[in-house]
Amino acid sequence: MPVIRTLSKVAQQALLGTPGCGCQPLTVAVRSISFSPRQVTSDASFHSVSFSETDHPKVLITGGLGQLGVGLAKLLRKRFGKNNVILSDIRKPSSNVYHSGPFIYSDILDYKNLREIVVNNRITWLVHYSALLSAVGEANVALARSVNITGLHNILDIAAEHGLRLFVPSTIGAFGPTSPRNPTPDLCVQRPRTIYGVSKVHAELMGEYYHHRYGLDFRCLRYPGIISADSQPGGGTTDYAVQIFHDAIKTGKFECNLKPDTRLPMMYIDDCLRATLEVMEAPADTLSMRTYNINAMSFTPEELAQELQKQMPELEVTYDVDHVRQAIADSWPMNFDDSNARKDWGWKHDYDLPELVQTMLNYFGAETRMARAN
Ligand SMILES: NC(=O)C1=CN([C@@H]2O[C@H](COP(=O)(O)OP(=O)(O)OC[C@H]3O[C@@H](n4cnc5c(N)ncnc54)[C@H](O)[C@@H]3O)[C@@H](O)[C@H]2O)C=CC1
Ligand SMILES: CC(=O)[C@H](N)C(=O)O
Repeated sequence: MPVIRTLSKVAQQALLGTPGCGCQPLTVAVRSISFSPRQVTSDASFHSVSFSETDHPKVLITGGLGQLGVGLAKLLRKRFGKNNVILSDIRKPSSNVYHSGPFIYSDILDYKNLREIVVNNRITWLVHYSALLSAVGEANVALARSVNITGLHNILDIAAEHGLRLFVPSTIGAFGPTSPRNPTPDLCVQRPRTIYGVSKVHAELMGEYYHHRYGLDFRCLRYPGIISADSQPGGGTTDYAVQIFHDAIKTGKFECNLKPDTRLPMMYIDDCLRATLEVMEAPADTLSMRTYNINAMSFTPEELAQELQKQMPELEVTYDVDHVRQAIADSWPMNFDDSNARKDWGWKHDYDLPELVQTMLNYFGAETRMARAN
């Protein structure tokens, strides 16, 4: 009985247009009636900002000081203007990042603070990057559960209340040992064995539920392991594929924590960030799903080392397997089927393994030359 009373009260409020994001017409079928899933206080005077009100989206990136956020901010600022993209995190930004555009403190576990930021800055797009990744998540399950699950609930509610377009990345880690691994399609068994994977499946399902239930414009890509030159990975299983470049350049040696034949899907950061912008800009009617696999290449540590050795024949690679990371990698996809992303919104990667290695080495070569010149 109390459930029925609550539901009818909420539906009534939605029809009267009192709380909620106001982003949907009120005379629509029950499935797409839009209302806030979390009660809002009567003094909150926000309303959703539709794109007709503004030339560009106003974007907030959470967890923006990790491996991916700064690069994404750079790309989005180029497209939408510097002041239309706000980076946020709980860490202190470097002076470089601080002076490159708006930065704000935001702890995603603080719901009121998040709401204040969204309201005061008239945010229309939210890119939710805060998370604990696979290896650090296993080392601190309670914190990973809190940030990756409780934090996501705050983000979903804020986005639904304010009619935001919401991007949440998922990962190859959202699959597990009982998923088909070669290749892994979009829709199949997902029984991951890490708190990271479990939290990402939860995010995919909750986002899709909010989309169907409240009309939330939820968009999600399952990223492969991402490789970048100018930002450090945050504690994942695929980190070796970044570290090998740093160690190769610095010492000519690399000790890999995965077995030489561990095959995983990978992507260069520029492809990942471009895919994110493309799916956010894709017309809603091109999206037959709300969660897509994206892919570029798959390789093993041995194959990556061999590609590097074509240009650095003196590079020595040894193996000292980390059993936690190896068990995780052995449960993840080896090849990712991203045919739906290619078909629906035209996804196409630019970087294969040889281009990736060349681009990374060019970056480090230029950096070394600059350091020598200074
Ligand atoms: N980098 C990769 O290879 C992949 C990343 N992803 C996803 O992309 C997103 C971004 O990844 P990365 O930048 O690599 O992660 P990262 O681990 O480098 O950065 C995550 C950021 O979240 C912040 N954070 C932690 N707790 C927070 C809190 N309570 N409030 C606000 N921020 C908090 C951290 O300070 C950190 O700067 C994550 O959701 C990750 O799961 C998915 C697949 C692959
Ligand atoms: C693939 C990912 O999600 C991340 N890089 C990790 O290894 O945890």
